[in-house]
Amino acid sequence: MEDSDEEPPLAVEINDAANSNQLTESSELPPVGITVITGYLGSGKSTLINYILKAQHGKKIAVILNEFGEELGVERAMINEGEEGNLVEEWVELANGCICCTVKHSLVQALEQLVQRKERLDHILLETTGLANPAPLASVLWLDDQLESDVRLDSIITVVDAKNLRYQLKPNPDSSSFPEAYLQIAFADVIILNKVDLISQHDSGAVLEELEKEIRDVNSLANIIHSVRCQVDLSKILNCQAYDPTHAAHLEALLKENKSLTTKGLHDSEVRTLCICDAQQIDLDKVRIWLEELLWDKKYGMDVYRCKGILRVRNSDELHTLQGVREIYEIVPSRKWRNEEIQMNKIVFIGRFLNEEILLQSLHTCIVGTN
Ligand SMILES: Nc1nc2c(ncn2[C@@H]2O[C@H](COP(=O)(O)OP(=O)(O)OP(=O)(O)O)[C@@H](O)[C@H]2O)c(=O)[nH]1
Repeated sequence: MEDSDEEPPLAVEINDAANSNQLTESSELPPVGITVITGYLGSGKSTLINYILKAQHGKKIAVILNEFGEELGVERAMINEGEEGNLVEEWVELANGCICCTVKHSLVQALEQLVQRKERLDHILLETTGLANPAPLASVLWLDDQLESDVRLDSIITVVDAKNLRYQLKPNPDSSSFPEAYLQIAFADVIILNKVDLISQHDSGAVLEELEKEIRDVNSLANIIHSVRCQVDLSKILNCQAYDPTHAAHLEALLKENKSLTTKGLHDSEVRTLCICDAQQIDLDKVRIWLEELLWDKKYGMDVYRCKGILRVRNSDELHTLQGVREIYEIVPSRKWRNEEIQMNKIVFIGRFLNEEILLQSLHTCIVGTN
């Protein structure tokens, strides 16, 4: 894609395992993981970053603090110097503009520059201050042709303020805009429910349960972690490999674990999670057509932010995984079905205007033998 492009990137379909394997085969070292950190104003993003930088994990971690949309053309990158814990500042140059066009190229370049430093980094954190919607960033970092080998999206972490979440999810009566907190929750792989110390002690259990339910109604797939001052177990937030198709065990576990997938009480226009299941074999070509109609053409008027699933594909003894972020999706054979397993299709959608009946009916057009 050219620098001057003003249009959002075209939807790209990547449908074979070979493509994703190229990333690691072409370079000797595995790509450096990037964690995108989002969250409402004051939720605790900087607190999390400071905690990660100062913790004694012995890893060399770079942080890019990015004020998307700001006039400034340079951004501060802070890098900790491993065990000594000193922080070093570097500047990476980023063009001004919208992430889906001009910034995209320079962000990719900045990341590659960082990764090519003499001393190898173990991880990169990207704080998206000022960016309400992490989706375009996810698309750039996840399956982008420019980002050939050196970095890969590890996960999106959303920090949520337990005390104020309720207010942040309420529509603003003076504005027709959609509360951005919804989008940040919808696109998260991990949600840190921070500031739990500010919930009154005597009913904190019930309040936290209710908050978790509200989060799960929007996004049933994310892992929710409670915290005070973002002091979390780093093994739960770094190296999650949330977008790695070969990391299917993670996806399968998520699918199994989902308890509250029927959010029937919610209004269609609200962001929610919905799951459809069907045991019949499906035709992969038809599934691609179905998904493209759904995600690209918006044939059924649904606004799908994310989809994840496992598929039972015709003429294959392998479980296939599906991942989608907005218009981009990937279907990859993951592993052989086990003898004791019930083979089935199970797809989770997160988005607005989702209709379970239409999703299920339209999925039926992909079943082997239907026209
Ligand atoms: N009581 C309490 N305060 C917290 C906790 N976590 C963070 N804070 C405080 O909340 C305030 C905001 O935290 P930050 O980490 O700056 O939040 P942020 O999301 O980076 O803020 P912006 O960059 O303004 O969006 C700071 O004063 C923190 O010290 C917590 O768990 N409990």
